[in-house]
Amino acid sequence: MLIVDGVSRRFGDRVALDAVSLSVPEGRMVGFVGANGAGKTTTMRIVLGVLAQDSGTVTWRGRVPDLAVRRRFGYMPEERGLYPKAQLAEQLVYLARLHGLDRAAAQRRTADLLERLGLAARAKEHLESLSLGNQQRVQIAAALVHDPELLVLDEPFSGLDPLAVDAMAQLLRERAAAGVGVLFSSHQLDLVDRLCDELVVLHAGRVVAAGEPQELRRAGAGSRYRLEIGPEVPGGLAWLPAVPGVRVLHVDGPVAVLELTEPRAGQEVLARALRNGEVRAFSPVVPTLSELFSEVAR
Ligand SMILES: Nc1ncnc2c1ncn2[C@@H]1O[C@H](COP(=O)(O)OP(=O)(O)OP(=O)(O)O)[C@@H](O)[C@H]1O
Repeated sequence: MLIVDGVSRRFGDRVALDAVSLSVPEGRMVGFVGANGAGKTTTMRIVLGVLAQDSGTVTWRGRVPDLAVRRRFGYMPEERGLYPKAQLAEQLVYLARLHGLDRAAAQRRTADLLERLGLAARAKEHLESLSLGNQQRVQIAAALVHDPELLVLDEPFSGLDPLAVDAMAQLLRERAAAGVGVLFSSHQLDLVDRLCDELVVLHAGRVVAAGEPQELRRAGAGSRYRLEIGPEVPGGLAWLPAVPGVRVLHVDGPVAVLELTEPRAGQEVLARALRNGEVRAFSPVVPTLSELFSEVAR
């Protein structure tokens, strides 16, 4: 697996990364999220050796990766970087060969990827003649063409239409199923939630949450509950704020969202609601990834 351990990096006075630790196991898709400027790109550039860290270590399969090992990584940088005036297929074959594939294998992989990404008919066109979304697909092909062992993708989904997102997601899933570790950053939290096996949340250069999204959400749910009573119950929810150990976050007619500051208060809330009349629901609120994100990034 890839292990980033206590990596720090400054730019002048600005601390871009402050002891960042994360891991990308083989066969897992790890989503990397954080607000603009949180340090995602800086972390990825350090993993790829494009930028040096001030302290901390990066290891792949237990060793600091040298150039030969890094050639077997696939990287999609934020500042893209293919040649606008070169033909698609030609430059993909060239890149695959730079990463060590022989000509036949490079051509095979190129044809396969262009087919998968819906660009086979355009193989001989120049990159600059494609729409931005299609150029993005070629960037993805460039990161994948040499069958890398580890994929590090900076915002691979930005600018893609929903069909391309699905094609891309499926491609990455297949690579992960084949044992490749995938680290990808994105601001599309619903997509990250759907795709990733693990999540790392970065805030101002620090990892503020990490783990399986479901686990993180469950932990975030903690003590938040939603209570819904029947619309005809006399007095509605007026009694709720007076229950000890309860903080009412929000009331909308017969529905309330509350936080239990005292875990046993839940039983009391339910008992009182039942005494008053009809109870339609009383259940823990599981936050969405975006809610969780705004909470940890505050
Ligand atoms: N070459 C550089 N020189 C000076 N400061 C830099 C440099 N690269 C990054 N930074 C600073 O480091 C911090 C982290 O930036 P980084 O690009 O890693 O964030 P990010 O999470 O990728 O953001 P975004 O979501 O906007 O791409 C920012 O404050 C940024 O201004």
